[in-house]
Amino acid sequence: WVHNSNSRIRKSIKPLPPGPYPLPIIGNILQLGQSPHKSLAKLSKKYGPLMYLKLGSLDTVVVSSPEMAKEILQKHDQVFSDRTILVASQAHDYHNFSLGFLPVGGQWKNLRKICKEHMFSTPQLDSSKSLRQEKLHKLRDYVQECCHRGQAINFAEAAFKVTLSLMSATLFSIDLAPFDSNSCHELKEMVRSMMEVLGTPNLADFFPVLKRVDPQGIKHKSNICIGKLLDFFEDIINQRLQSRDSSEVQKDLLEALLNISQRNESELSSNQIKYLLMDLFSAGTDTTATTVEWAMTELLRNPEKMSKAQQEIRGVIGENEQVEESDISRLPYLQAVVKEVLRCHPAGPLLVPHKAETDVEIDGYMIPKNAQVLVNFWAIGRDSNVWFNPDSFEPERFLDKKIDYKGQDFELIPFGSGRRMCPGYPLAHRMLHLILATLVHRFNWKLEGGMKPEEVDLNDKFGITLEKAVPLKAVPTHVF
Ligand code: HEM
Repeated sequence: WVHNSNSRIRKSIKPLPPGPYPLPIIGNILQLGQSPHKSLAKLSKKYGPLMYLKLGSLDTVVVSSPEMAKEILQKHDQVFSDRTILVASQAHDYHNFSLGFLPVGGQWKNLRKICKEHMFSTPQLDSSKSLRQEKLHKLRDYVQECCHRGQAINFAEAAFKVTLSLMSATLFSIDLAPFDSNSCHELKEMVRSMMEVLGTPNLADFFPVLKRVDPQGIKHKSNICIGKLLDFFEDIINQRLQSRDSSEVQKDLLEALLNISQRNESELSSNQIKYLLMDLFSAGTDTTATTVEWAMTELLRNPEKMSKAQQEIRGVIGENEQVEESDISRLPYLQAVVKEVLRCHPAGPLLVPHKAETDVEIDGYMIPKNAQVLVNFWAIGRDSNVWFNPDSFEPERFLDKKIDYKGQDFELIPFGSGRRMCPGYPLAHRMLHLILATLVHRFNWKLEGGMKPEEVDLNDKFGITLEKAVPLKAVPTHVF
């Protein structure tokens, strides 16, 4: 069927993808509900894997199958590589500098190239691994101390601290989150509010006339938190510039960026460095920390899977050694756990919105120019046509399959695919395995307050990252 509003009558005779009938003015906004990933998954069961919705005046296409995701992210990659610019992302001109929001052009390509060469290549990551190893020792010591004291660990907090610490060590050799201090609290709040403002559906994005009114105050909040984060990174850059001549040269990302900038300011200005650090930091911390918390949640809900993971690590690493990055390839069960967690609880359930650059025909339907395209990976991960028993946590499903999350297997794309795929996934891969291995290698865990495994809450809270609604807490007990 074809709607009769003007935007729906297009030059082409191809129809728009099927979708729920829109109400006047607001369109389908009310159908998003509190958990858009779930509401959209349900709607796509009725309307199909390519579905059209009208959110206020914003054309939106939702993709919910591996085949359609491949069409959009691989076959027609070029048409769908830009981003829908949200009102929240315009604060402090963020969208004009951000790797995550820039259109695919010279500036974006240059930033991606710099990240690949100076941060996420295997040699670069290998050269900074001792910095991360040191932070993991601190995590182990912290858990050990909680173990002596019989104190429960709040995984949302601990995972955030250790991720922050690993990220700051890799990016600029500073420990922003020592375990014995609360100094990271403010930074955590800044990153979390940034994720919140970018992840909350904003009426001003659906109705451009509301941009000035800012009905939910999102523009105002994003101005504050992006401003604070930019100031924070400016301070870090200035401190480095001051200490650069006097102290030992650090071999981290910041140093590499400053060197590029010194050689050629037009390739990378100090303003761009500030935005890049902020982008990497905010894109990498909450996503990784949330995934760690979900992994521990599933392992504590499924004691036999926890025990399998522990046995593998204890068998391969032994009692006295510390797990290292080079051990990951020898831990197939742990790898399967990470894949299964990313399938069931993807940190970015709808990836990051893409935008159609032109009118384009997909599977016999017309995707209109400027439509926002959401790839509902959460729906793909929970689809019984794609996965056997999709609601059950079974890392074993990956043991005899060659499926990976490197963007080639469209049934498992927690990091996206194609040119806009997450550039940080090689670092995320290392951090996730190492943090989890450190948490379960030497410790057993008891849920706080005598809670039974099956009572652990699995509800999530929608945002740009999918957090756990109720924080997970458990007490470590010693093994060796
Ligand atoms: C579990 C951890 C992580 C998950 C699940 C994740 C997931 C994603 C997803 C789904 C996207 C959007 C892909 C698309 O548009 O199709 C993305 C983009 C991005 N990620 Fe990650 N990510 C993680 C960790 C990281 C880390 C550690 C970093 C950096 C240190 C990072 C930096 C970025 C950046 C800069 C982008 C924007 C890229 C662009 O638009 O060109 N991410 N990530």
